[in-house]
Amino acid sequence: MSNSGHPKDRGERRGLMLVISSPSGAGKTTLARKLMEEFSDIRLSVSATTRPPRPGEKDGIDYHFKTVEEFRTMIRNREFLEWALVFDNLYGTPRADTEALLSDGHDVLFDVDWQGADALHDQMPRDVVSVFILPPSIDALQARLAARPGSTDEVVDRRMRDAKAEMRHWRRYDYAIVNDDLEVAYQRLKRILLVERLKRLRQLSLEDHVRKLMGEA
Ligand SMILES: Nc1ncnc2c1ncn2[C@@H]1O[C@H](COP(=O)(O)OP(=O)(O)OP(=O)(O)O)[C@@H](O)[C@H]1O
Ligand SMILES: Nc1nc2c(ncn2[C@@H]2O[C@H](COP(=O)(O)O)[C@@H](O)[C@H]2O)c(=O)[nH]1
Repeated sequence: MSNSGHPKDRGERRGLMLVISSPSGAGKTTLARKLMEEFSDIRLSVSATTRPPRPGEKDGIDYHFKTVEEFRTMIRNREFLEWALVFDNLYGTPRADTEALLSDGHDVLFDVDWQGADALHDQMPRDVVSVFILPPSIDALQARLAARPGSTDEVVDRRMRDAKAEMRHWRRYDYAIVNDDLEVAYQRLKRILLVERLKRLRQLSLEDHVRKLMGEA
């Protein structure tokens, strides 16, 4: 069932930025997709990348696939809110798309590495809610990476080598979830979204209320 969470949500508040990171293969894309299936008003930030598409990935939907030259031009034109080198490829969050979605009241999901999460938090601390997804075990992480379409031993080895470096940053996040049973992990992520929405709505309505109490409205 599609559900916006709060029927009168959009328009009453600026959207929040739900930033999700994990070691590659821990399941953040899977969890993000589930959230968007249930909450039709959430939008995914579509990053630009210089990595080639995986089987089934579509330009403009999964990523904006760019050449290195095109990506470098976008950096020079300050088109990214943040960008980073991850696994030898460049990835960046488009600035204009994000700002338009947030001011329109959409909550926006960001699937970025720890560098992206740090940069987004530094730039927009009031908007960002960050969640780190941990795998249940190293073996499970490896199996998930290996089972992914288009996966090769080389790609799996590289991502496994970098997994520990990514996991070292988990404490910097507002929340952390172990993605063992997908449904349990999903319910936790959903609760985080609902609580953070409530906090922001409450702040807004109390600000109006206090203004009236003070005779300022
Ligand atoms: N709880 C789970 N149990 C078993 N398999 C899972 C679970 N969550 C995700 N998977 C599977 O693990 C694989 C990796 O998941 P996913 O692509 O979502 O990871 P990711 O963290 O987004 O990786 P990347 O950072 O490389 O994009 C997928 O094949 C997905 O179906
Ligand atoms: N800092 C950023 N990291 C990003 C962005 N988009 C994706 N990512 C991260 O890259 C890795 C690899 O992703 P994959 O799709 O090639 O498996 C993963 O950790 C993503 O979270 C971005 O715009 N900025």
